[in-house]
Amino acid sequence: MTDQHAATTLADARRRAAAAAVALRGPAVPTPPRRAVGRVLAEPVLSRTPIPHAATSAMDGWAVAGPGPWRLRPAEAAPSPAQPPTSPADGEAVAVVTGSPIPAGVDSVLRAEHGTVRAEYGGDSLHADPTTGDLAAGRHIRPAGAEAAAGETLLAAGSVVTPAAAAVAAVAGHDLLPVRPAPQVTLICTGEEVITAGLPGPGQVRDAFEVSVPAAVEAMGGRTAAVRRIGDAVEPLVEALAAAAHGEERPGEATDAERAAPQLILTTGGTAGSAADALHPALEQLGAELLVDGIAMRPGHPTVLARLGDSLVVGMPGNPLAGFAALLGLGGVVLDGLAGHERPEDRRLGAGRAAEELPGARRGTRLLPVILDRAGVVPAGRDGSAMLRGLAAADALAEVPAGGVAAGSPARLHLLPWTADRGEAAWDA
Ligand SMILES: Nc1nc2c(c(=O)[nH]1)N[C@H]1C(S)=C(S)[C@@H](COP(=O)(O)OP(=O)(O)OC[C@H]3O[C@@H](n4cnc5c(N)ncnc54)[C@H](O)[C@@H]3O)O[C@H]1N2
Ligand code: MOO
Repeated sequence: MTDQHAATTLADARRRAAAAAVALRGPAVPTPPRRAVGRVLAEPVLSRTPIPHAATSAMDGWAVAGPGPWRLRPAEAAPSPAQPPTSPADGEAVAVVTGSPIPAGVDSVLRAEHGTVRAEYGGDSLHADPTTGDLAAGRHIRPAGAEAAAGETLLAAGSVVTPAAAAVAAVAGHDLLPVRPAPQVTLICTGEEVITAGLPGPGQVRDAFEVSVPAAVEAMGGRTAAVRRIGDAVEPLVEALAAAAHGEERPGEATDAERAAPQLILTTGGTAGSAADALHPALEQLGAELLVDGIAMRPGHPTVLARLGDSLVVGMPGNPLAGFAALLGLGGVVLDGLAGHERPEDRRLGAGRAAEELPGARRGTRLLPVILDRAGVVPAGRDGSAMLRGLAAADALAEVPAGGVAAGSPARLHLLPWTADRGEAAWDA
C-alpha cells in the first residue's frame, strides 16, 4: 500500500530511476549513420580524415597559376570533382568546377563570371576581369583540413546523433557509429473496464494509454515493441510481466540492436494498493526489487519503479493524468538512462516564470499542466487526476511545491516530449 508519508520525493525517485537505468544499459551496437539518428553515442566520433581531405575549389571557373593572362589548358573532358587536374605550369589555367580538387601550384580560382576566354596564340587564353578580387592568393580554394584535422573529435560521447551529426560522421568516413540501441518498451494495460473503441457504456472507460503511450515513448527515444491488454487479476499480470522480462515480446524479426537493447516495462492501472490492485502482488510473486513505491507527488503518487531481472518496470497509475505524471516524471528518466544519456535525471527540464499563481498540492510536489505564453507560465486548467484536457493543451508540467508558486516567481518545468510537434510554444516567456 502506498503511504503518502513514506513516499519518496520526486527528485529522489528520479535519481533512483537514473541510477537503475544507467546500471542496466548494455554495450554500444555499431550502427550505420542513417539508422543511428536519434541514438546516443557511447564513444566519441573522431574524424578519420582531414575534412576536406584535399584542397578543393569553391567556385566554377579556372584554377590559375602565376599572373594572367593565362594559357588555358585544353580540356580533355568536362571538368568534374571526380577528375583531379594535374598542377598547372606558371602562366597556365585549368578549368575547374565547385568541388574540383586543387593541385599544388595553383594560386587562386577565378570564377567563371570574372574571366573571358579568347582564341589567341594558337590556343585559348584566359583574361581576368580587371576589377575581380579572385586573384588574391588562395581565393576560392578550400584548404585541406579547413573543417577538421584527421583525428579531431567531431561528436562527443553521450551526445545524440542528430541528422546533422550523422552527416558529419558520414563525411568523416564512418560507416558505423557506436550508439546505444533504443530502449525497448512493453506496455501492459490492465483493467476489465477499459475498452479500446467506441463510446463507453456503464462501468466502462475508454482507454487513454494505448493510443498515446507508444508515441510518447517514441518522442522520448524509446520503441514500443509490444502492447498487451489484461484484466485486473494478478496471474495474467504475472505472466505478462514475466514474458516481457524474458524478452518474449520482442518480435521475431528483431534486429541485433533491438535484441541488445535494455527494456522498460510500463504497466497502467492497478497501482493503488487496495485488494483490487494487482501490481504489487504480481511484482512480489516475481521477486522484483521495488526501487520506488509511491512518490510524494500529485497526481501520480502511487507510481511504482521496480527492477525485474534485467528490465525496469514503471507502474503508471490508471487515472489518466496520474499515469502521464508517472510516464513523464519518472519513465522519461528511465528511458534517457537506458538510451545512454549522461545525468538522465537532469534532462527534459526547463524553467519559466509564473505569470499567475501556480497552485500546489496539500503535500508533496504537484505536477501541474501549464501553458507557456508570452506573459509566462500559466495553468492549463482541467488538471484533475482523472482528466486529460489540461495536458492536451499544455507545453510542460510545472513542478509546484506544496504552497504553490507565487506570480512572478520562477518555476521548474518538465518539458513535454511532444511540445516541438505543437510548433507554437512561446519559449521567450
Ligand atoms: N484506497 C485507495 N484508493 C486509491 C488510492 C489509494 O491510495 N488508496 N490512490 C488513488 C490515486 S491517487 C490514484 S492515482 C489511483 C490509482 O489507481 P490505480 O493505478 O490503482 O488504477 P485503477 O484502480 O486500475 O484505475 C484508476 C482509474 O483509472 C481508470 N483507468 C484505468 N486504466 C485506464 C486506461 N487505460 N485509460 C483510461 N482510464 C483508465 C480506471 O477506470 C479508474 O477510474 O487510485 C486512487 N485510489
Ligand atoms: O496520484 Mo493520484 O493521481 O493523486 O490521484
